[in-house]
Parts: sequence; structure tokens; C-alpha cells
Amino acid sequence: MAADGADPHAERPVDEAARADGGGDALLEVEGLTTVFHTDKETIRAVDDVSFSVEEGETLGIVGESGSGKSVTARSILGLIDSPGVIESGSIRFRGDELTGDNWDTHRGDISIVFQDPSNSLNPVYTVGNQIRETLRIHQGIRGQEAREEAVRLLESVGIPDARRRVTEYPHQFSGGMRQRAVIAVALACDPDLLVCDEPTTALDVTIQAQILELLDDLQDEEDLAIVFITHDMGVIEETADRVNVMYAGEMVESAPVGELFDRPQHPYTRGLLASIPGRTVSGDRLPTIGGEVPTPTAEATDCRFADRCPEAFDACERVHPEPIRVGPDHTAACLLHEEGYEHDLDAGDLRGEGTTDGDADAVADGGDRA
Ligand SMILES: Nc1ncnc2c1ncn2[C@@H]1O[C@H](COP(=O)(O)OP(=O)(O)OP(=O)(O)O)[C@@H](O)[C@H]1O
Ligand code: NI
Repeated sequence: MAADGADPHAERPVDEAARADGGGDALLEVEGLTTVFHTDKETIRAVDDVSFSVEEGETLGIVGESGSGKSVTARSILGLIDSPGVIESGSIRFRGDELTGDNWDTHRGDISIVFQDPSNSLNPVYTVGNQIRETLRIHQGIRGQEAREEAVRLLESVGIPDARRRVTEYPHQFSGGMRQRAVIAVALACDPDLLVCDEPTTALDVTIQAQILELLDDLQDEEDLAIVFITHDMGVIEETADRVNVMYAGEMVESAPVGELFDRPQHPYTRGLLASIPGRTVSGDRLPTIGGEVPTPTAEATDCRFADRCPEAFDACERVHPEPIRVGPDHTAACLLHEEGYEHDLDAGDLRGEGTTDGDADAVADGGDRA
């Protein structure tokens, strides 16, 4: 689904299987997004053919281990990919407008981002109020007394007490939790329709984390914001998300409404992530934790990138790349276990249950060069 060279506004065939939202007029539609980094040594396919959409007012959670491509997805949506990175192909539409191809400026301010570390998001030499007013001026044309009042109102709306005084303070005078609230206030000063939060609570302690999550929830109700919430924490996903995309090695391996994903996870990787939530066991699951690490994708996938960590892999997983397919209403998974025609392989080369024993060599005797 390459967008290069093509008229970005041209009608694109919608891949029914890859789109879990069932169509309709989504706020944000991402289709076939592929973002690569050309380093000296290799090309890293950080986001590889990912499709999803975000509806008005909903929270989409993106979850996956470190290096799975969550942040690059976020930065792609905001047009923040810099050299050596490039959006190689795909389409990102906001309210139907194509953003790829340097069209982000027309929607700057409609989409805002909150990063993990609040200290890097605020400029230490300006007061918090100053930074909110600057954003109000640039994105909403609000100046002077009106901007001063709006800055106080925004600080109040993110739960900062004594806002009238604190608006005159510098970031270093704020605690970590208060600083992240201030960052959210700056993000809201654009009056965005979509707020992208990239691990916004990871640097905060648990109590403050819970307060920030509650704040985002309240803001969403009040301002009818759509939120893309990025985290590696399934527990946080359960609390915040309406829908969930599970990412692995640049790909979206499962997508479903949050209740459905937790009740009926269809990808072994998702089951592994769920089993890693403290105090939670998933029926029939064999993975208390997932061993190994996310591989760095450097070539187009010709196999399942999760296969060598997967307790349910069989030999076809080493030679066939699974595409997202529909596994339920509004639910997709990219796993051969759900694709027709591969069941026979279960008999031929089933590795299930063997992953933790040292009998792997025997099990793969007819399965090729599995390490
Ligand atoms: N500027 C860059 N140059 C080269 N490679 C990059 C760059 N930024 C990201 N990558 C690579 O892209 C892949 C995805 O990275 P990304 O930051 O999106 O992961 P993530 O899911 O957000 O992980 P984390 O949970 O650690 O934040 C990784 O392999 C990473 O090394
Ligand atoms: Ni990240």
C-alpha cells in the first residue's frame, strides 16, 4: 500500500482485514504506515505496514515491549520523523486530509503530543505561564489579558492548585507530577482533537501516575478528546484504553476493544503480555513471562517475527508472514494459528509445549533452521 508517487487524495482500497474499526468516518486513519531509519549499517523497519484508526473521543492504547515501534508510530502521526528516518510508504489521514507529504502544518495544533519525561518538554528559562501563552498565541491567536486568563484556566483544568500564582513560576519550581500536568496544559493550549501520550506516566511514581491517568480521563470527557495512549504496561492499558493495538517488531500483531482483548486474546504475544501483569493469570497460557527480546526488523518480513519466542510456533511460522486477519467482530490478529490451511502443520511440526525443554532440536528436525 505504497503512497509514494501516488496522488495522496486518491481513493485507496481499504483492506477490510487490516482495518479493525469496521469503517466509518474516523478522526485519524493510518493505512499501511511504514517508517524506516537508514543507518550506516542497515535499514531499520521501525514501523512496518501498520494500519489502524482512531474515532472521535476514543482512547486507543498502543502496547508492546521496548523497541516494538510505539514511539515511531506516534512521531509518524505528528510528522516528527527526522533524518535518518523517513515515512517510506502508507497514508495518514486526519479528518480525511492526507498528512504525509508535508501536509502536517495544516493540522498542527489539531494533534498534540505529551512525552514521557516532563523535564524535557518544558523550556527551563521561561515560566510555565509564558509557555502556555506562547502556544495559545501560535495555535489559537489568543494574546494579552485573554491569554493570561486562559493560561490560568488551563492550569486549573489540569488540577494544579493555586494556578494564578503557579502560572508565574518556572518548571524547576514544579514537582514531577505537577510538571507533567503543566506539559498536558501546554498540549491542551493548542485546543487539539487528538492527544498522543507517549508513556506519559512512566517517569512518575505510582500514585502520581494514577492521578495523571484520572486527569486524562476527565479531560477526555470534558473536551471530547481522542487519545492515543502509548505504554508497555498492560495494567495501564486496562485502565485507560477503549481499543488496543498490540505492536511487535514494528508490526501490529493484534487489535481489539479492550474488554475483548483481555477476555479473548488471540495472538500468543498478547497472551504473554497479559500473563506478565502481576496477579493475573490467563487460562491455558504457558507464558508467565516472555523470554528473549524484540528483534530489530531490518528486512521485509518473510516469517513471523515472534516465532522464535512463541510457545505455540510451528514450522510454517518460519516461512510464512502472517497478515492481520479478522478473528472476531472488530478484532484482528496476525498469526497463522488463525489462518486456514496451516492447521495440518500442527501435526507435522508442532512445537507447542516444547519451548521450555531442551528437546527443541528434535522438535525442529523437520522444521528447518530454527535456532
Ligand atoms: N532515530 C533513530 N535512528 C535509528 N533507529 C531508530 C531511531 N528511532 C527509533 N529507532 C529504532 O526503531 C525501533 C522502534 O523504536 P521505538 O522508539 O518506536 O520503540 P518503542 O516501542 O517506543 O520502545 P520503548 O518502549 O523503548 O519506548 C527500534 O529498533 C529503534 O532502535
Ligand atoms: Ni517509545
